[in-house]
Amino acid sequence: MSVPKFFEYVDQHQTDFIDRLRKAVEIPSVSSEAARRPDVVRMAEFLVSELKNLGASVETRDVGIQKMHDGSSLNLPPVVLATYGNDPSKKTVLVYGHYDVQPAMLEDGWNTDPFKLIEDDEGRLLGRGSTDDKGPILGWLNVIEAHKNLGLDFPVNLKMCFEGMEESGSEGLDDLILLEAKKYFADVDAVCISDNYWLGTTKPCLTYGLRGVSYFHLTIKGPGRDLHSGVFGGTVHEPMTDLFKVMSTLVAPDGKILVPGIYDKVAPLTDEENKTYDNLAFEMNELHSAVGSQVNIHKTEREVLQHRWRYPSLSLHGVEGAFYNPGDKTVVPAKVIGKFSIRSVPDMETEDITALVKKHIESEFAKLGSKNTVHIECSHAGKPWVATPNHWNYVAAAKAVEKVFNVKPDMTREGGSIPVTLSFQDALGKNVLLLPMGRGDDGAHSINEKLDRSNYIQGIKLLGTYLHEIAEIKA
Ligand SMILES: C[C@H](N)C(=O)N[C@@H](Cc1c[nH]cn1)C(=O)O
Ligand SMILES: [Zn+2]
Ligand SMILES: [Zn+2]
Repeated sequence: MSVPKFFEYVDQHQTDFIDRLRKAVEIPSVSSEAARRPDVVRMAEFLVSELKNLGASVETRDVGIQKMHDGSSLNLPPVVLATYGNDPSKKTVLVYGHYDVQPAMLEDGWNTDPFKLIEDDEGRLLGRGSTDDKGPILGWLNVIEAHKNLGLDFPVNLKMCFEGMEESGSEGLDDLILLEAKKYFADVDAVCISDNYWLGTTKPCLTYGLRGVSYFHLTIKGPGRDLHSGVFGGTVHEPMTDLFKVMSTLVAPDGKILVPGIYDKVAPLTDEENKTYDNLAFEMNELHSAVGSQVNIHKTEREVLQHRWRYPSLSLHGVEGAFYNPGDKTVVPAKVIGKFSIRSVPDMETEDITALVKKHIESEFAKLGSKNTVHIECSHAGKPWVATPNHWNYVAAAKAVEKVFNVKPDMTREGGSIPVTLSFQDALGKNVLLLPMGRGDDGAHSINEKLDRSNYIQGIKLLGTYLHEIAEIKA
């Protein structure tokens, strides 16, 4: 097999691959900010141009319009569909990734400009999107480049689906998947997604489960305009006071969700499932270093992982309309929107979650006796996903991990959400594998997001070797 030449090429072209990542990180493709939408589109154009230069057949799909909360609308960024190779004697692998990123500002506490890729002394490639998910999607392009420039036969037909709205609920993508299930995606044999992380910092893993996510906007309004707290304080119902009171009834400081009925459908932990938590390469100190302090709720690694993977959680994210600048503004905000989300697990249903949250919020608000108004809506929801990891897709990936890292991978689940995973599994009826590139301390969604140079370079080898291992499988 041609793998040694491929490995050599990857090692020798590290600088080119990092330059490709540098160009991508410099495009601030933040899907949640309307003002950044042209940058998200620019990022799609960048991928299209790179893919075309590599010889892939590329098309972009318009997936419609996004209705914004202020009533305006915005074009959704295109989904980039690309194909490399079309040999009926080979397997066809679909890879998915996202080219949008979470917001990032220097003022959030970044040590460097989040939209400039900086390599520090320890070989960390810092920049928004480095690990989530620009490094991994460029990994696939780098695999193509290596094979093309070496004149190596590509082991599979590769189909690529890259979207620009994953961090904002993947709007428009499910419809496209359903539409193309029997057309563009018809000949797909297996799906691979590289968009999550190793458990810790040293051992690679294959991932077979994700939590779902239901994101909520809780709006409380009353006064016709923002008010002077000296003139009106104590004389009007203040939306922020109501909001804090209601939001404080959602979750306890020990992480327990307080919405009645929310745990009713959570699948009980069986002995068999409990055993899957034995011997995983994860230690409390890795959690402490990823968190940046020792504020863990649970004492044991097992409890930490179970609360990350197989129990639901509720997080409070922020308040739109609240005063948050430095200084002492004495305003009474007229309208505030509290944002929170619930990470869901088998066998919770998204419709039940929304109904329970609505009922709870309305009942808690009624207790306040406030003349303000309340409105609660679920802005996006995705279901949890768990696969059985004994399919040849996982076997090929496990062999690839052993070839690149000389170790058997851990089999993990993930606390984050990639709702499209389940959409691909259901619409195509094919096995889906999550094959992470980055480490558990990469700081995705946080400040100083990074991808270690070695994870990027070894990750490229891993993705390429996985495709070669697929070609070897007789199934
Ligand atoms: C795991 C993946 N890389 C990721 O970060 N997913 C996001 C998806 C999401 C859902 N709503 C907003 N973003 C996540 O888990 O938060
Ligand atoms: Zn993300
Ligand atoms: Zn991601």
